[in-house]
Amino acid sequence: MKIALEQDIRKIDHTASKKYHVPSIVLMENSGIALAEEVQKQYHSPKQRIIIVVGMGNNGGDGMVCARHLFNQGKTVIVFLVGNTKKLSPDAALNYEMLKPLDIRMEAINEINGVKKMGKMIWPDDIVVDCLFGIGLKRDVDGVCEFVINEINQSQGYVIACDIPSGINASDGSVMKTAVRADKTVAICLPKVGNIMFPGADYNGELVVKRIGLSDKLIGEMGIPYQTISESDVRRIIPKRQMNSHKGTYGKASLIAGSFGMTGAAILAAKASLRSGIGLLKLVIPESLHTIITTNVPEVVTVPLMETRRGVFGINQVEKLIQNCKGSDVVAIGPGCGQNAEMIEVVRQLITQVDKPLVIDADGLNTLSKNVELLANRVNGIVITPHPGEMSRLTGLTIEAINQHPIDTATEFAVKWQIVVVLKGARTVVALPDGSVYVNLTGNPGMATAGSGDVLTGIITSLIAQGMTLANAAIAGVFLHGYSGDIMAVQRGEHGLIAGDLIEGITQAFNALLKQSI
Ligand SMILES: NC(=O)C1=CN([C@@H]2O[C@H](COP(=O)(O)OP(=O)(O)OC[C@H]3O[C@@H](n4cnc5c(N)ncnc54)[C@H](O)[C@@H]3O)[C@@H](O)[C@H]2O)[C@@H](O)CC1
Ligand SMILES: [K+]
Repeated sequence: MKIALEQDIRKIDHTASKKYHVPSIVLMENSGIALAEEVQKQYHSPKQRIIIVVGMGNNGGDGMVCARHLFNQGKTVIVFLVGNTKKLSPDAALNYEMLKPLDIRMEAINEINGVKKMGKMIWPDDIVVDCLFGIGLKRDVDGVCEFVINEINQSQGYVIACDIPSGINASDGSVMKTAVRADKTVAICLPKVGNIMFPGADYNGELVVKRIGLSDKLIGEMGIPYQTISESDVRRIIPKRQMNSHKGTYGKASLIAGSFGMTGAAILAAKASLRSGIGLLKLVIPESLHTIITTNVPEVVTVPLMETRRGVFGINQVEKLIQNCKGSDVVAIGPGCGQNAEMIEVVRQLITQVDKPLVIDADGLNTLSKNVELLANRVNGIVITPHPGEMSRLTGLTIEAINQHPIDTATEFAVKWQIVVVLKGARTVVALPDGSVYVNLTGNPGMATAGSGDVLTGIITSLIAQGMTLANAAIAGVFLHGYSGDIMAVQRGEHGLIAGDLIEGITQAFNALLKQSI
């Protein structure tokens, strides 16, 4: 599903009225009715009152429409108007006029005492509808509005936010000083980036999206670049097995991984790759790891290369290593490789000389960050899979800045270097060279554990080997990785989840996805 920035919604509204002849007041009516429908679902007894807190913009206007409809259904509705009604937006002002002749109780809140009065009037069974701010929030919340939000949060009522919890920045998910913690959020037309990305996503409660009568055609014309990764899309694009096939059908990869002390990273990535369906995996490793690797993953073909005293590839092995990669459909480098001088040369040659898709992770990225300009001379497509720390080394940005703007960070890098960027996090972002972005919703905090990234590298590499485009492999890979984590978290609990479990989960994730397509 597409996810919108404030500017996308403004463009939708403009196009709806100018090209499709849908007046904004109609959209507000539809929004308010959609909101009322969701309020209705929480309404179980005539004892419940519906407290609607409205601001002076169109979010408040939606709230007033909602108030009118619920009142007309015979429900007890109290509207709190926060701000000066002379400053109501034109559509909200019209709805205010429609409310006035009705006998709805309306209270103006202009100072702190009014806020306290509101707080006392919310009873535990009540439904509180938050229509203070939507996508139009422009600066940190302060003064009376800050008190109103805090009072809503302290109430025991069931809180439903209109469009986005008030106080959350719709375009990036940041908290503008304080924000409503909702039990349910009714996103109008499309979910906003602030509904999907953290910390905003934590404030939604249940997220419901209502389309307010705008056509797919109109939304499709907007060229909205951001979207979530849907299960149905992944089901459609993942490689299917064919009866008449052999191991060559499912591709060959070279995985350069492991060093003394980091054997596990190579094993995890290799197993994940095999469990994701690859035909043949060559594991390029320092030779002392050979026995332990073949004992743990007998299914791989190993390419043991002479190593230095520190247990990493020797510089005289680089040529052999590069030659070995040339016969594969895809080359992955990084898990547990170490960051020595030899690796710098391996990464340089892979990027500039090997005409095969590349997946670069972990130490491959740490090495690349010493000379990012290499990407300008790449000879084939590249997927990078950094976590915020690795992204910080690649871009020079702070981890904090990256966490605040993961979509922007990933997109700028993807567009600048024309590569696929998989920026890992609680919401992993896949940014493509054309500026489009896919946000993954699967996964859980149990996956924040060592080795989890190695598994993702293995999955993506395997999918590319099986013929998927780099973009689709990255999109499907992050989805399957998170889905596997979700399946295994049920079995092991989030605390008990370890990276090896994710490999077990891949099988179940594929099965669950494919079964549903029958
Ligand atoms: N296509 C859509 O998605 C539609 C959206 N509508 C609604 O319209 C909303 C957007 O309406 P608006 O653009 O009027 O914006 P909002 O209603 O979100 O807020 C704007 C108002 O808040 C004030 N304001 C902003 N930041 C403030 C702060 N920090 N402290 C105090 N006051 C502040 C502004 O001065 C203005 O009065 C959406 O969120 C949605 O609820 C619908 O009415 C129509 C269709
Ligand atoms: K709101």
